[in-house]
Amino acid sequence: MQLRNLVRHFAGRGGVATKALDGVSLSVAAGEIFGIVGRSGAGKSTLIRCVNLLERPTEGEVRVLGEDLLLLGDRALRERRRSIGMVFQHFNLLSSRTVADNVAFPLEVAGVPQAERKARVAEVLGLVGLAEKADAYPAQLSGGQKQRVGIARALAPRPSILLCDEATSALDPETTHDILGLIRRLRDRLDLTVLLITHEMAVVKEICDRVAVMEAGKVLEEGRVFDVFTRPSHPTTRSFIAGTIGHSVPRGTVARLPAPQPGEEKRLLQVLFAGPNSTRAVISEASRRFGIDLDIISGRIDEIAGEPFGLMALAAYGPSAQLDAATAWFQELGLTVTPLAEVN
Ligand SMILES: Nc1ncnc2c1ncn2[C@@H]1O[C@H](COP(=O)(O)OP(=O)(O)OP(=O)(O)O)[C@@H](O)[C@H]1O
Repeated sequence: MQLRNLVRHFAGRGGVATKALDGVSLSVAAGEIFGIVGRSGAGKSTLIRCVNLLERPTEGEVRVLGEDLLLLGDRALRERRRSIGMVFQHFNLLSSRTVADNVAFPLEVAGVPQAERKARVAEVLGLVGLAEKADAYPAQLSGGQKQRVGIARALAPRPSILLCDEATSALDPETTHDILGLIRRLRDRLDLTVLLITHEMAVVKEICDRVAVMEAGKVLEEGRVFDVFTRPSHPTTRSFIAGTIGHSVPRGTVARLPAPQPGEEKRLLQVLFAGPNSTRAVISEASRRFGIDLDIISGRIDEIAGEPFGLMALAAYGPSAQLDAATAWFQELGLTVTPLAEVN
């Protein structure tokens, strides 16, 4: 799936247009789970709605399976849309229909014969683990079960792409975990390409292969989730991931740190490392090389997509030029150094 230079303007008050999308280009590989993350108003919903043309971009190309959807006529577009399923934050189930009839709905619209519909509904309800709820009504289900129905309905027409619009934002953390696990298993089993939007980095960390960070209608940065988390290049990304993997050092600990000597400075830093560098060795070497003191306040190891990384909070004491030189050296070694104040 390729999105090229998508622009979407909305007419605003007094003739001032809102640029919900301001030149977004993204390429999502077949079979990958691609996350789009950003704060409220960043343009995420507009972007995902442009992929199935629920929203028509003002400019740009939406290429799905090699075709630009914007060039298709109504009939061809209706058919192509069947290869794109969508899952919504608030499930959008019809309350007067049973679970099975909700799942059958897109098949009815597509004119699939009844016997075939029935078989397909049973099959997808089995895939999402809800076979025994076929005759229940949405009001009788938990939030997680409702979202399973939403996923089954999206999968009923055998799409190759699944769009998830804040699919877990209305769910508690445990149910979120279950639904994300289900989406991942379905991707593996059905070879789906998944594009999901979320305002939660924790969701990206748990399930995505790659991620794009959006702000004010633009993509700030994109890359493999591990790389974006461990080497974020934009301040917005850094503040986003801080809440997910960042350090919170108790105020008391910080208050008890000794004052710097005259002519020296005290800096509180977060150092994030990925890959082969052993931080302890790097830290003692930096002390020797630059003649500074580095105290480890806290440290931990975490994992993203199965890859480990380490996070350490340091108090650094020394002349400011030496502290700058040590920070530059850490960065040369591929460590990410952020003032602790920015991540706390
Ligand atoms: N139909 C519309 N008419 C006018 N302005 C709109 C419309 N839809 C979106 N916008 C504006 O476009 C910008 C991007 O909105 P969008 O909903 O895509 O952001 P978002 O990142 O999905 O945020 P949220 O998570 O709050 O939905 C916002 O400034 C919004 O007010």
